[in-house]
Amino acid sequence: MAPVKVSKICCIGAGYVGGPTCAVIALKCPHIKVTIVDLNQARVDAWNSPDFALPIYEPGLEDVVRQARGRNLFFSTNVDDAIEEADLIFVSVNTPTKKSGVGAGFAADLNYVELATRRIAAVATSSKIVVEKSTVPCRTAESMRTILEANSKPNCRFDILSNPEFLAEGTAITDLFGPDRVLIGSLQTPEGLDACQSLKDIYGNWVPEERILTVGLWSSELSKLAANAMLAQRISSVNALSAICEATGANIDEVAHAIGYDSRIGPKFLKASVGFGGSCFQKDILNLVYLSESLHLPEVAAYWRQVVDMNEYQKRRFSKRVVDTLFNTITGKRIAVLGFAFKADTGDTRESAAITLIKDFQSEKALVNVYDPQVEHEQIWADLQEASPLVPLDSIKKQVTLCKSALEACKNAEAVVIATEWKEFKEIDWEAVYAGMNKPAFVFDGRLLVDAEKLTKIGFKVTTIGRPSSVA
Ligand SMILES: NC(=O)C1=CN([C@@H]2O[C@H](COP(=O)(O)OP(=O)(O)OC[C@H]3O[C@@H](n4cnc5c(N)ncnc54)[C@H](O)[C@@H]3O)[C@@H](O)[C@H]2O)C=CC1
Ligand SMILES: O=C(O)[C@H]1O[C@H](OP(=O)(O)OP(=O)(O)OC[C@H]2O[C@@H](n3ccc(=O)[nH]c3=O)[C@H](O)[C@@H]2O)[C@H](O)[C@@H](O)[C@@H]1O
Repeated sequence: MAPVKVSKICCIGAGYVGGPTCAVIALKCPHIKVTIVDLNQARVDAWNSPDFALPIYEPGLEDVVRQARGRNLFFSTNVDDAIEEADLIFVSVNTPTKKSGVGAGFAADLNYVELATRRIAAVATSSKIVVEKSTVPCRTAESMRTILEANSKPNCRFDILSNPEFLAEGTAITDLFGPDRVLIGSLQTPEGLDACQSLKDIYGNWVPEERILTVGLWSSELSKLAANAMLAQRISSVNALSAICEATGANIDEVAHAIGYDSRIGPKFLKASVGFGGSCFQKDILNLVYLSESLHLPEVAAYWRQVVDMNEYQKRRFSKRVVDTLFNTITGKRIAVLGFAFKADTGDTRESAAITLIKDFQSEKALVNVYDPQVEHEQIWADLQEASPLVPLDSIKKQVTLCKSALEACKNAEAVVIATEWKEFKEIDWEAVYAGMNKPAFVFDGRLLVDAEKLTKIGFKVTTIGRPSSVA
């Protein structure tokens, strides 16, 4: 047998990963027809919208879709047809943390992966390469193979690959154009290695060969969880140090700069913050914790768990600092929260630290103004409702006001809290913000974003993460 030359790809799941990843494959491989399918009609309609009002905000994405859509890139809800005609199928569905049952709160919910796998088995009448793109626990490929083999039709074989995605939101297109590495895991059998070569050939259209790493299936699956755990661990480490800085007079930016100069440590991912968010760090670490516990490795589980605990501590510590600084009460005070997305350059709010902060301010009976340049207001209401399920939305709306600009959000506020590092918050007219606020006017920078000295000169009382309160 020789590696299959792939001419048709199906991607199941048109989300933050499936959409950009397969749009870039279509752009870079004009000879391959790529169909991205999803059960969510509204999402598919948005991908197909005539004015390119795509369901995801991601710099550079629109340009990619404009070039490839209708040429060799298609979005559809017709899952079965796309499966049937494809040689290679990416499974890029969501794998959230389980909310109930065994492993609730820790284990990944693999229901969507299983349903997609069962659909492939039910529909396929020819052999397929099935690629796990979703982040999954170690050995999920084995379960997928069992399901596929138990349900396959005669003369239909399925080769399973693991090809985890490492893109970060906000930089997805640059990450996909020039990835640090592409990882492909396969069984080390002749058929497994052939399937691996087929996928390698696709990436080979634009990724240099030395950046395409091929490993065993289980190593590939575990490497994805490990990479996210180690990235998050760096942030929790620097955030833990930020607490020491606040208590001692050290400056976390200077400390991070100094340690990052060590080439063994490196400068990236050492920015102290109000806490990491996003759909994956917490979910994937909890998944690793669950895996460790299932393998009877409680010390390993406890080690990784601490990364998430430290993140929760960081968020709570920050809200408490706001309350403490505002003379120990924020009841009835107006707080402007700038930023709701979990990081800049994305409209994604999953696990955003802003949600926890606003909830804390609500329980302290503050009035909260919120502004984010990208997040839809409907999304903000949905997130705040989910965070406080027992509070009617009408009551939430009495305490929280959504604003159309940073300036509007800060009007008549006692304090400004920077929750997301949007560039525009660095560049707003801080003199005008100051003029419109009640005095003393406080700024709490949870992102090390603004020039604290400049703001102090304007008259603000500035509190910065990782710096003592008395120092600007
Ligand atoms: N968001 C990110 O930046 C990254 C996410 N990942 C991983 O990629 C996976 C997908 O994540 P996202 O794209 O963020 O999720 P998402 O929730 O944005 O997209 C998943 C999509 O799959 C669809 N879907 C679920 N079951 C389906 C089925 N049976 N048939 C057709 N469509 C189905 C859903 O309707 C949804 O639109 C997750 O495992 C995640 O951990 C990995 C790297 C980065
Ligand atoms: O599996 C995933 O979903 C992805 O998770 C992260 O990507 P993402 O969550 O999109 O964004 P990051 O840039 O990693 O930021 C995550 C969070 O950490 C915060 N962060 C990041 C870096 C830093 O130095 N400090 C810090 O607080 C960000 O503000 C954000 O809230 C990883 O960076 C990707 O490699 C991975 O593919």
